[in-house]
This record gives sequence, C-alpha cells and structure tokens, in this order.
Amino acid sequence: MNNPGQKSFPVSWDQFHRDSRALAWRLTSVGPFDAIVAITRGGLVPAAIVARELNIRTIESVAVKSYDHQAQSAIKVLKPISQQVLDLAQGGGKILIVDDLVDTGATARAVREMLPGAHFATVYAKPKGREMVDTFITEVSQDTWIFFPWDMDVTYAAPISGGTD
Ligand SMILES: O=P(O)(O)OC[C@H]1O[C@H](OP(=O)(O)OP(=O)(O)O)[C@H](O)[C@@H]1O
Ligand SMILES: O=c1[nH]c(=O)c2nc[nH]c2[nH]1
Ligand SMILES: [Mg+2]
Repeated sequence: MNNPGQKSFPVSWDQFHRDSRALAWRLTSVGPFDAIVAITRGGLVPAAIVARELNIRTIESVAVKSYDHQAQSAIKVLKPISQQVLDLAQGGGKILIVDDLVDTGATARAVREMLPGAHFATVYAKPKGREMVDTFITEVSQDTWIFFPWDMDVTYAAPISGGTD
C-alpha cells in the first residue's frame, strides 16, 4: 500500500500511452489473441490501447477485490469472466489478460486461476508479483508507489532543495 516512506513513480498520460504501446509491440510475438480480459479498473486503460494496436475486438472485464481476513489476504470476485469467454478459452482460444501493474501478485494469481492457459500482461511490475506475469514493460522496486495519470491532478511541487519557490 501507499506509505509515506515509499518512493514515488508518477506516470503521465503520455508515458502511459507509450509504455502500453511498447507492451503491445512485445505482445505481437506472442499472439494473435482471440480476446482480452481486462482487470478492472486499472487494466481497462492499457487493455483499450493494446486492443487498438493488436486489432482485438472481443474485450471482457473481470473485477476482483482483495481484503485481509484474519491476516490472510482473500479475494472476492465482484464480476466474473463471462461464460462466452470461458468457453472460448476452453475451445482453444488464445486469451490475453491485461492489468496496469502487479504488486504483490495476489490479483494476478486469482485471475490466472480463472483462465489457466491465458497470457498475462501488465505495463509495470514489482518484484514480488513479477513471476505471476508473462510479459511486462517496466519493473520498479517493491517500495515504489506508482501514481497513474487517472489518479492525479496538476499541482504545485516544492523545489528539490527545499523552500517554497
Ligand atoms: O498485485 P496486487 O498486490 O494484487 O496489486 C495490483 C492490483 O492493485 C491495483 O488494483 P486495485 O485493486 O487497487 O483496484 P483498481 O484497479 O480499481 O485501482 C492494480 O490495478 C492491480 O490490479
Ligand atoms: O496506483 C497504484 N499504484 C501502485 O503502486 C499500486 N500497488 C498496488 N496497487 C497500486 N495502485
Ligand atoms: Mg487493479
């Protein structure tokens, strides 16, 4: 989670678009894919960009929420993957799962279990979750918080040397 001692890695819309396009380029050697499953909500943005680049028109979403239950993190499925896409995977269709990042890997692990043969791609990865991802673009350290453009606003930044101007 986001603690005061963490490093920060702010990402602009422009950078996110470039990094998502780079992900699409990397995925060209893995596909073609029959469908994308975007993990909401953060995965919706890279999924749209990758779908455009790779000409994928069947796009499904899955919503999961992780929470701590008696010191064990559990996952609740808020919106499951449609039967149509599960059938597609069962019939040999190639499915691409997309999220914005993996951190601990808990979200990725849960969604992978729903689609064991799918290819899992994220734009960013932290070390703990990296092994859950097949393809990603940029790795950041575990103590870094990634700030996505849809979570930010333009605001004043204090000078590096301190002071107010
Ligand atoms: O690897 P993990 O430790 O599971 O963390 C990664 C997940 O956390 C964030 O989503 P979040 O659940 O905060 O919801 P959001 O996408 O709606 O912001 C992020 O978008 C990933 O889906
Ligand atoms: O915006 C976010 N940035 C992160 O680094 C992160 N890790 C888990 N969930 C996250 N959300
Ligand atoms: Mg998410």
